[in-house]
Amino acid sequence: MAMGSPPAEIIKRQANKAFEASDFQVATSLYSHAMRLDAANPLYVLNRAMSNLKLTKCDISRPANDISIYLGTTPKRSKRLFRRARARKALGDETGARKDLETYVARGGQQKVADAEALSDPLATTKSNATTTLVPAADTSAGYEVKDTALMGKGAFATRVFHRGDLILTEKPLFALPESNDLREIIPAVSAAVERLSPTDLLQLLSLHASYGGNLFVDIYRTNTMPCGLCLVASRFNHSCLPNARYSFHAPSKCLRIFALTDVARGEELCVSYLSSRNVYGSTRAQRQRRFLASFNFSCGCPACSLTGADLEASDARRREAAVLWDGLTKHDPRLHGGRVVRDAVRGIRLLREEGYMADADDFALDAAALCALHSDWESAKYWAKFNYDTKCAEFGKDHEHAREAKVYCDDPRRYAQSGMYSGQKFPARV
Ligand SMILES: C[S@@+](CC[C@H](N)C(=O)[O-])C[C@H]1O[C@@H](n2cnc3c(N)ncnc32)[C@H](O)[C@@H]1O
Repeated sequence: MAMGSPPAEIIKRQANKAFEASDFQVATSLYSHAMRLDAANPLYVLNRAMSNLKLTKCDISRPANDISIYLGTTPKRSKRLFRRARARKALGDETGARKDLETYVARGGQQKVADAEALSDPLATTKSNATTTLVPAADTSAGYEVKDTALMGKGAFATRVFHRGDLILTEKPLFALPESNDLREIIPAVSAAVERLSPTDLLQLLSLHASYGGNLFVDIYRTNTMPCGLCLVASRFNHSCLPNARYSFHAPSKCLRIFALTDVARGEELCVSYLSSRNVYGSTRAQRQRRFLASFNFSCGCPACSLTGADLEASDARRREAAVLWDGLTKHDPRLHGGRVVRDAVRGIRLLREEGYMADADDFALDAAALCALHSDWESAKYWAKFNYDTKCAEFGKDHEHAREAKVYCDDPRRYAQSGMYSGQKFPARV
């Protein structure tokens, strides 16, 4: 498969689109990005100059600066001479422009094209209402704002109080691609997706964090994409091994959603977990750090990973034990050691709570519910099925398929596979 155009060229094409749509602010910024990627290409400078000129009709200093960079280059090709003539004309240098047009014709350019250019008005296509908002202003009514953190670049911060189960954000991914580790597939796929964006979306995408190096678009994509695709706002949420928020994909709306896992104070940073369940709650700091470096190319600086001394030992011990308990749930003989399964589920959930980790208690509750149903202890089965349902509602939303499925068992625990197989034992342990 072809590797596609270099990022700077794709950005330039998008900038041209913005220019043609009289979106000069976006066009100017995109040309700047193209210049940053390929400083040797005089066309980007010239195009930015033209765009700046449209943008700042009265203030010639910005375009003049770009054009002087461009004029410093010696155009060999007639097309470039033609562009330089246009730039000189826009700056009021009629004599220089005329000379360039003459040379352009002498090198094979068409006389009638040169004549038309000589007569044209360089600002003729400017629309009086050509304005654009570059990046949306922080929408504090949304309940969060994106701003700088002390150590992790930008992050999302609560601008109001949230309670567990509150919806924080709903966002449609800009695009999603099939999973692949093969750059020969990823580069053209990401490049094609970027070409399809609007210039404004591309500009926002270019403002996202990039952690890996190499092809810029692939870098941005890898740093920010989630299992459901790339989201401009959700990708500002940093990771924590003690997350206070959780993201999930809501298939009917095709949107990513973020729910509060805990009560969150105004001003607190909203963090999700980039790793799933046991890879976070069941892993020591050293194990998590190894995963982060391998998968995400950063060292986690979250509060749990910043613990030291006895606090760190206690946190690691809780997570180690939670992992052992979770592994054990399916290993105990459910007929003979049902009580053990339920007690271990209780212990696992308490460990997570002691740790301050408020996700994934349903990993444990579900096994306890099925075990109680197996033994026809319907009261306990109902308790655990409801625990599972409440957890799913808070973490994914009531209308999520996980919650809807959990509700079926909550309403009737007899629907668990193999329910009612044994009877006579009760499992009174509760969280
Ligand atoms: C998806 S972005 C999150 C938003 C990002 N901070 C920004 O400025 O746009 C992921 C990047 O944020 C930083 N980051 C996120 N969580 C972090 C954490 N727990 N510790 C250190 N850096 C983190 C890393 O640089 C990571 O590559």
